[in-house]
Amino acid sequence: MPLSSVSSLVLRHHSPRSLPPTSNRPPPHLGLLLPPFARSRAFDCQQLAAAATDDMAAAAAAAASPPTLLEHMGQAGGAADLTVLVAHIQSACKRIAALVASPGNAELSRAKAAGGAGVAAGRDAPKPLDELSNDIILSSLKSSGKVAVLASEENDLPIWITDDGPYVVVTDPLDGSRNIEVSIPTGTIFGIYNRLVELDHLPLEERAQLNSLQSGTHLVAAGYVLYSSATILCISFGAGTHAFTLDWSTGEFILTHPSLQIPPRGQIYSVNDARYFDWPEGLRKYIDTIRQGKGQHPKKYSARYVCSLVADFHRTLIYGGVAMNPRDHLRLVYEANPLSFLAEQAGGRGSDGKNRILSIQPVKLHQRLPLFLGSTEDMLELESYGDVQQKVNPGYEV
Ligand SMILES: O=P(O)(O)OC[C@H]1O[C@](O)(COP(=O)(O)O)[C@@H](O)[C@@H]1O
Repeated sequence: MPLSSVSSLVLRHHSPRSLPPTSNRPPPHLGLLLPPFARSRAFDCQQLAAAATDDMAAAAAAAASPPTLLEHMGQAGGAADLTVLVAHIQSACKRIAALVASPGNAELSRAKAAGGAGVAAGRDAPKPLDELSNDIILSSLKSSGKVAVLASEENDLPIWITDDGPYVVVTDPLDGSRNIEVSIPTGTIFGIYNRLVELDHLPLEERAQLNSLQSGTHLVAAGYVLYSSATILCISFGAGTHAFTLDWSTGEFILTHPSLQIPPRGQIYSVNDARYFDWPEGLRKYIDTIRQGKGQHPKKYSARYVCSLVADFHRTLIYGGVAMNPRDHLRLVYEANPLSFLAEQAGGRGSDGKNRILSIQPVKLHQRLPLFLGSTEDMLELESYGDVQQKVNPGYEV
């Protein structure tokens, strides 16, 4: 079938959002015209059509298109089990992306979750969207068949899924959910460890806890998904940090930021500075100094604070600088470890103001700590002020 007939057939059944101009590119990839999740079929069609019309340019363009997340894992020789697991995580996150963008969720975000009344000490009361996102991830991990245990910020205890699952997943299913009502970006954070087979003889509850309390140095992979103007999945398997952008017309995460490197120094600091008067002297001095351009970098820094960890971290990864929450608020297992792993794999640092995050042995599942992430030179300068952890934590209303 000639290429023109394939295109018009597809167009008749699916009218895509308007595509960006393609003046200096070959005709749009046929995959962009097909319904979600059908990119591989589009790829086959394009190959057939190109062969039929002997259109070598189209075939070359198809071969040169950036890989999807799963293609990237295949090219990198990723373990088959891990690829299956990541495929399930990405499909859960596509559902969460649709959920946070759906009408009616502003109202949902104001409501209290059904199970919210009885949350254990140290955990915040979840919102319905937190619980829905948690359910989506749990059911996806169950159906992957690859996960022994899931530890989620939304559950008091880890959930044992299957005895022979090779992996342990830790997650904050929907970080920043307090922002949903005003459509500010949110995110999912996850970390993947190997199941510790040497603990298989222990009682289930103990086994689940100990598997979930592995130190960040043992992460096999970690990532986040940012739900913003673009939906971006950023992941590291321990060999660089790579980000993939969701192409809504095909349902595929496409490699858009290979081998991300945090600039060694940025010019942005990110913190809730309404807390200035609760900060220790060292942190106040550091921020005062860089604001005035009197630090090691002779430029005045700018402030940016979304108050949504994934968004603040994503910006820091790309522009550099430091993103911090100096009080005991963010969680070591679900947030600090995965994001520090990504930061280090991109050439940056993650610390609690004194110690490397990945080297801290978690002792409690919902353990909180101060978190500083960012460019190596900025982080070293910050840490040189010594006294940067906020000990006063009165509990803020907003
Ligand atoms: O109130 P603070 O100290 O500015 O904390 C804001 C931080 O809390 C978070 O909302 C996470 O807290 P929750 O997990 O309780 O939602 C982050 O997204 C954000 O970076």
